[in-house]
Amino acid sequence: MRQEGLIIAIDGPAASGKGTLARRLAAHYGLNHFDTGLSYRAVAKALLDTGQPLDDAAAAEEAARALDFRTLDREALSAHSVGEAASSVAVIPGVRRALVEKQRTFAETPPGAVLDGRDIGTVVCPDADLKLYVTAKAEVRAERRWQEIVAAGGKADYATVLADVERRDARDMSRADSPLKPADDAHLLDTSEMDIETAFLAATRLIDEVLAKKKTI
Ligand SMILES: Nc1ncnc2c1ncn2[C@@H]1O[C@H](COP(=O)(O)OP(=O)(O)O)[C@@H](O)[C@H]1O
Ligand SMILES: Nc1ccn([C@@H]2O[C@H](COP(=O)(O)OP(=O)(O)O)[C@@H](O)[C@H]2O)c(=O)n1
Repeated sequence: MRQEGLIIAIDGPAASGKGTLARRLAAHYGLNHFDTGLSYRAVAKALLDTGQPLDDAAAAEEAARALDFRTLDREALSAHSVGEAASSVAVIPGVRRALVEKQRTFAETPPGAVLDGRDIGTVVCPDADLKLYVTAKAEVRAERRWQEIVAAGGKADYATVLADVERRDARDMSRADSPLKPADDAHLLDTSEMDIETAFLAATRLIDEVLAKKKTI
């Protein structure tokens, strides 16, 4: 069911399920998908790997400019600690400018795209055809992240994961540049009591309405 030119923006806090939803929607509608969190994670990892501090704005901006989105390796960037580090470099305006420019280019590339992150509906693609703000209670999100870590063979303590998730949300929501918040025209999707399939069906209902309207214009 290819939908040329469609742009879907998905934002939300850590482990809300936005990436899972974005991937499924992209496959369903024949669109490209980009998890913008990976680009912030890659900048953080570049600094960590070279022993540079995460608040070195010049080094972080240089890493962001040098980043080639085609080489992002989800597996290598998936560590919980890299997510934490990513939210530190994400407060640096020069990093955001460099990454947002590349993200917009990705969004505008045919056949259209689903992007997920923290500022897609508010900053990266303010004219997106549909904006979703995916959320869930912090306890539910921490449980999902904890399960993910354990399933991958890692060790984690639920209380620590919950504290990390809450601290990261607070940092993402309070930063001066592009804070995490729902766009005024975003549809809220609380997945606290929804499984992946139910969340997917709720999103497709909204997108199909947009597509039906497009056809009648
Ligand atoms: N609606 C849902 N119900 C239960 N588990 C979910 C749901 N959505 C996602 N998950 C699981 O929660 C974890 C985090 O999901 P993910 O899509 O990576 O979140 P985000 O991209 O928001 O950080 C994954 O293990 C995923 O399989
Ligand atoms: N569009 C985006 C995407 C991520 N980020 C930052 O990058 C961090 C990691 O994002 P992520 O999407 O990989 O994190 P998870 O939700 O998967 O845990 C976030 O906590 C944000 O600080 C951002 O600022 N803007």
